Amino acid sequence: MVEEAADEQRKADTMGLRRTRQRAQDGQYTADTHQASGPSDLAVELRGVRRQYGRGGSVVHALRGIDLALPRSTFTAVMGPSGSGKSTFLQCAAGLDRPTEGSVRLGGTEITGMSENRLTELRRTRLGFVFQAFNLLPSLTVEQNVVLPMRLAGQRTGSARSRREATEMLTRVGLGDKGDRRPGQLSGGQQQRVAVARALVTRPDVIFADEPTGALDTTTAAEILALLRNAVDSLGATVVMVTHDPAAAAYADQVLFLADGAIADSLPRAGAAQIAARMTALTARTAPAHAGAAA
Ligand SMILES: Nc1ncnc2c1ncn2[C@@H]1O[C@H](COP(=O)(O)OP(=O)(O)OP(=O)(O)O)[C@@H](O)[C@H]1O
Repeated sequence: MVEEAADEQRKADTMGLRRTRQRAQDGQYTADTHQASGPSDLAVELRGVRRQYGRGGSVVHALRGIDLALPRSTFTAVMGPSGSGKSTFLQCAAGLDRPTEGSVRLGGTEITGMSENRLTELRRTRLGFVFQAFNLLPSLTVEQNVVLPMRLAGQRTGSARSRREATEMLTRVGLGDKGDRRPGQLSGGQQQRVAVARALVTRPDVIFADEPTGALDTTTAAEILALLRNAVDSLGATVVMVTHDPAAAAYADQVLFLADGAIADSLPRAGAAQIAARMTALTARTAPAHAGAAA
């Protein structure tokens, strides 16, 4: 049962990160990496990360050399035009894909070259994921969904401690009284709250969020973003979030803008209008020449 759930969860996580994001974004970004006082302060560190697909004439350079150091307890948004490398970045940073070159460290642990088994264990115990499609297991109750990462990490599901921590996280996201429900009995916003509680419950080194508000209305989206912001501010969580929505990125401490597989720009904490303006400028700079000619 645990292994089945583990397999199902792993598939769901991988699918979530490989989801087809709406290819309708425009924008431009600024990027500015925080300075940390030492390696142990870093939750995420990428050095010279390149990822190419294919070979020879048909090679695609999805990431062209990403250098990044994100301190713990920070909230980073990643934006960029369609095809700029956001999904590839998230997959490489979260250990779901292997860079062609370069190194990735998570919570001070070098994951480059790690075996699949160790990577899986690291993802279960030290990373949290929040996806656009929630990715909850429909056959489990809300509480069981939240407990699952602890169970997969080896803790006994029924243990009083696991249940207490799950209840604490559900209360934190405003669903303390919904532990016995099934995901299908909750609204989309409530399901995403469960996903946030599940991502937080193991107190991971990093939470990777991929368009976490893409399926939600504006008000519900704001509530989810406030939860993520609060997790950073009050629990010391580290969040890396891919989004196409400048209003979502405005919750972050910094916005990194990808273009053509590289960090083209960054912006320290900014309002949605300023972020949208950067995206627009970036898109104008990187748009194919024929797009302008056709306009
Ligand atoms: N499996 C693959 N094989 C070949 N090329 C790929 C593969 N995955 C991604 N690419 C290419 O790598 C580049 C970056 O893709 P990626 O999906 O990371 O961009 P993205 O910014 O997430 O795009 P979107 O916002 O449209 O989802 C694109 O040119 C894409 O076509």
